[in-house]
Amino acid sequence: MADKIKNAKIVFVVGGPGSGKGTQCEKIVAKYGYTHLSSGDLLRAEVASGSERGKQLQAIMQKGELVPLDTVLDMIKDAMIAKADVSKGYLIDGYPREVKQGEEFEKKIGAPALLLYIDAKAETMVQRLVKRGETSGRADDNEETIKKRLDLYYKATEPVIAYYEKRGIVRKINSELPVDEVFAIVEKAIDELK
Ligand SMILES: Nc1ncnc2c1ncn2[C@@H]1O[C@H](COP(=O)(O)OP(=O)(O)O)[C@@H](O)[C@H]1O
Ligand SMILES: Nc1ncnc2c1ncn2[C@H]1C[C@H](O)[C@@H](COP(=O)(O)OP(=O)(O)O)O1
Ligand SMILES: [Mg+2]
Repeated sequence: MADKIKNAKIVFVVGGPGSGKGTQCEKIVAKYGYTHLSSGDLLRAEVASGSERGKQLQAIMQKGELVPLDTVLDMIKDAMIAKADVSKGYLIDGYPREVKQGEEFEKKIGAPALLLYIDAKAETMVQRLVKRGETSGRADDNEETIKKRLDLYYKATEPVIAYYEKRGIVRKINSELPVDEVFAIVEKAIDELK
């Protein structure tokens, strides 16, 4: 089954919480027809299902911690296989969050062609998340959890960027700019892939 996605174009979208990953992915989907898979969205769907596993995940996410690697990787893999016949490429948003996640993904699924590094200052990310928290209903968009998510980002996820930089597939995107200007930079990176 996993053979079906072996040759698919895979783009990792990495950046801190509130950096604008989801916002840019939406625009990529609209222009390029890629399949957008957000690990956070997949996990929140499991939580919303009310399952026993969802309850355990919710407790972890509320604390701003990472859920077990196998759980999130299985979810992504299943979602990729489900779209294999129609997908022009995959945006993997919010994964890998640590180097080990990247290694396991490549073992079980395949190698990324590009890593979009959505970069914003900590201060900007906090401001955006506090604002998003006014309407998102997300249990983790509160000041206490935001701080933990940021700390974990710098500790666990930033090394992911260095890891893929060595392979020359990282494109750093300045996400401090207005959404459409950020997207103009994103477009260039995606167009290079063709
Ligand atoms: N370039 C930008 N300028 C201003 N606000 C932005 C920008 N990109 C995203 N936002 C806002 O910041 C918040 C977080 O964006 P989101 O795409 O959900 O980030 P992430 O998926 O990385 O957590 C959202 O409320 C979004 O509207
Ligand atoms: N790849 C992954 N590994 C482990 N936990 C993950 C994960 N992706 C998401 N999660 C869990 C922990 C995160 O704090 C939470 C929310 O993730 P998210 O929606 O990707 O956040 P954001 O878009 O604000 O960066 O879900
Ligand atoms: Mg997001």
